Amino acid sequence: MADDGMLLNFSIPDSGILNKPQFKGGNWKQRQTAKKAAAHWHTKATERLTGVRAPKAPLPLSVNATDVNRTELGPRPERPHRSPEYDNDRPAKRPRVSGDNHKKFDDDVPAADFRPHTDANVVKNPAAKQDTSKGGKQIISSLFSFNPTSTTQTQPAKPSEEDAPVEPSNAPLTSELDTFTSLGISPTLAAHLLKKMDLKAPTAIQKAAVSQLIKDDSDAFIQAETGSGKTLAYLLPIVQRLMELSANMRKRKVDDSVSRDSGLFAIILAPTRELSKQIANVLDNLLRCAHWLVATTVIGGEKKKSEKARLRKGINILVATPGRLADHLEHTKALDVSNVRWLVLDEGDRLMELGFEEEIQKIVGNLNLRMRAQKDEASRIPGLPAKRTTVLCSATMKLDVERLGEISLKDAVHIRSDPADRAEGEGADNEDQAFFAPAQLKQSFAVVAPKLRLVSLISFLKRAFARKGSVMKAIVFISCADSVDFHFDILTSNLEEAKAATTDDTKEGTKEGTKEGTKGEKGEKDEEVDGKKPKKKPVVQSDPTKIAVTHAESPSLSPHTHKVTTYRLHGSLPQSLRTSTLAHFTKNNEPAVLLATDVASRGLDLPNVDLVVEFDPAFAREDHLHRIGRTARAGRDGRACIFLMPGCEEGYVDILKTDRKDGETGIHISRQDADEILKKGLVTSGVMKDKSEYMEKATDLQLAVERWALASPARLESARRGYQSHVRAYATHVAAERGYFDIKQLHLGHLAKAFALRERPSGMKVPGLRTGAGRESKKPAKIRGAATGANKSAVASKAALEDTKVDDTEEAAKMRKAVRAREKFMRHAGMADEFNLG
Ligand SMILES: Nc1ncnc2c1ncn2[C@@H]1O[C@H](COP(=O)(O)OP(=O)(O)OP(=O)(O)O)[C@@H](O)[C@H]1O
Repeated sequence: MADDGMLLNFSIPDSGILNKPQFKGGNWKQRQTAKKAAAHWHTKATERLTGVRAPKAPLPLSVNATDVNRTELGPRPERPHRSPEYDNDRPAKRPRVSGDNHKKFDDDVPAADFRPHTDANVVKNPAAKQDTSKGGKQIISSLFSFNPTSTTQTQPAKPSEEDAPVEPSNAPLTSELDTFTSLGISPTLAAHLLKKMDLKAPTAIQKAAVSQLIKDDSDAFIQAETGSGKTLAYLLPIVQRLMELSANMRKRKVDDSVSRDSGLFAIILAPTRELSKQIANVLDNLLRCAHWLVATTVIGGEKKKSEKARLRKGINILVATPGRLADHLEHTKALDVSNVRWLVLDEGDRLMELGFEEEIQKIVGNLNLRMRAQKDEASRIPGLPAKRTTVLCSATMKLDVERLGEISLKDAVHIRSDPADRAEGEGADNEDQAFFAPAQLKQSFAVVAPKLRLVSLISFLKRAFARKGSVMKAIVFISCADSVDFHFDILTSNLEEAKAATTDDTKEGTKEGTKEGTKGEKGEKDEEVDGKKPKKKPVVQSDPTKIAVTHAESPSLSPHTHKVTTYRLHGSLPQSLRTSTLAHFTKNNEPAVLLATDVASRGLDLPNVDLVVEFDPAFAREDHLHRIGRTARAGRDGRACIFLMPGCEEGYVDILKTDRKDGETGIHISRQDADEILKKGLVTSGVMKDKSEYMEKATDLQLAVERWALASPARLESARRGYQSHVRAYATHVAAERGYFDIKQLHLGHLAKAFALRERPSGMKVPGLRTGAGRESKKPAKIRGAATGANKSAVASKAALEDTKVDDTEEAAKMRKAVRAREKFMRHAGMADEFNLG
């Protein structure tokens, strides 16, 4: 105060201490340096004396309004001050962005002209700032500048296309003539279906499959769209025939009836443990009307000892994952397969993709051997078919399945729904028909630039859950486990706190401890769902593979009126957690979102799923169909949206449109843009104060996320893992679709921002990444050795790409080979987990 008063009595002389000094002598560079230093001190001195800050250097032309509004955006690193005089001499130069190397970042340059990108581009971005306050260099770039532009035009949908009511294609049949009894199902079983399972009439595929499999022992291929009731299509005939067998035995007084000791008659194989459990549940419900028949499961991740004990007690129908069944066939003597007359391979194509071919061959060989041995014995159960029926079942059957078919099928009948039973406009009736999604499913795609991905996802979900009842449950598909973990952490954190908080590490650290404690309690509840008490408190999130918390409230998605819970599911979680998480999600009657890898894409029948978001596109089009098929099941409505990046990814929409050969037009997939998603999700009042309001809100959100990540090393590590695994997973798109998902077109620097990272991708080190040991050493020595000086970052980026390519070829080769390759592949630890096999 005293100083201030004194200062008021001074007048600043027109000449004297603050006058510009003259610089003579030396060369031009030395004069320029001296001038610059003097100008700096001159400005500082003026500021100190007047208390008024000198105006900053003019902003580059490309920096937009969001960048100017820094006061609202929180602290930003100091940038070197340049005096107006100095700027007059040498006007602020707009950093070079439109040279050949940087075309992608000019908004008006078509994406087709883009070259491969490296993080180096980000540094040259004029809107990018470098912050060295946290030790390493940080890059804080603007969300809305230098994003690649879309290559396609937004065409407003015709109202008729969007709103026209569409007849569901997978609903139960409505004709009075189509009843379960008319297909050959006994009145007892039909009554059970109606009264206990609320199933009044069969679906089209059930009509076709049940009538065929009840009367005939031929092998069969069942193909029908997702959610059309394929599980019952193969289970009903098996149960019906076993009930008949039992009744015949009673009639002939051979024995009382079929019991658990009579032998194993049917085996159902499924690719994932979750699907096996689900099939077993449907079977249990069905068998309530035939209590003498007993079913059980043998699946990976469960205790073999208790499975053996169950098998010893006697079983009539077995649901299994191939690996575990092959194991039991080898080591469990009590497992007698000589009476097996039905073998079902559910999701046959997936079984092949996962490389179970050799296990399946082993199982089939074992069954054949035992059957042949039995033919010599006169001990065959009277009435039991002499031949075994093998059934393959999938919504998407391709070459792989046919190869699988060669192993186990003979003269198989191709069962599809009768064209007369199909909804109008449903796929053409020819053999090479494309696979299709349920007709009533409303599909859209969102064109979102890499930097905007995270804020767009949050906005999209915020909007979806804004009104209670509009979306009850949603599933978000993400490419790999590490990325699921990262997004789960973000969605279940209080970002408002991060927004308000300073970046003081210690303070944030304390808050973190409290929050994780709360989450830990929720984790305990998770365990209790499974009927087990947790042994100890869940571990703090330092290693995502050990996280016991799989669901928590999502503050950033919950409106004032209700809570939204976020769940996570992937193959790296212990089996008990996977089971309890799905059970909890299924039972939850409140709005909820499940973040999942493809472990949830096949066959899972989760109730009330209204929305599927493919945040990362599937690795193959068939997987896309299975993912979106988690909604719009059995005639119900559903919505699906796939996120695509501007540029080559946009072309993928044309592929998706051909899913269904629906005349010449194909299916309608509406388009949304990031701006629209952000406006709808973030400007909740509905009226924008000014055009850039949504940009400010999105920037606030992004900065909150970045601060949240910076606040603890564990979070940063999780972000880096998520990012790196994401890039590696990106390289595993099937070869036919790699033109749309081209790793070389992926902007690594921009993508890092969507993982809340402020560092260069090339400099990231992630200890314990789930990617298999020795990955780093795969880098060619030449590249490692050459990384010096200015070309270091470019070389490192190239090395990262090379690294990804190594994964890519390895992945592709391993996926194609059978068991030996798969085992090797699994041994690459994280890879199995990362891509969630089994
Ligand atoms: N006849 C029926 N009437 C009404 N609902 C049915 C009928 N049959 C099956 N469903 C219901 O339809 C849903 C989907 O069944 P299911 O899981 O067997 O489909 P799917 O064809 O195997 O799907 P996916 O290809 O995704 O595995 C389930 O909720 C099931 O209860």
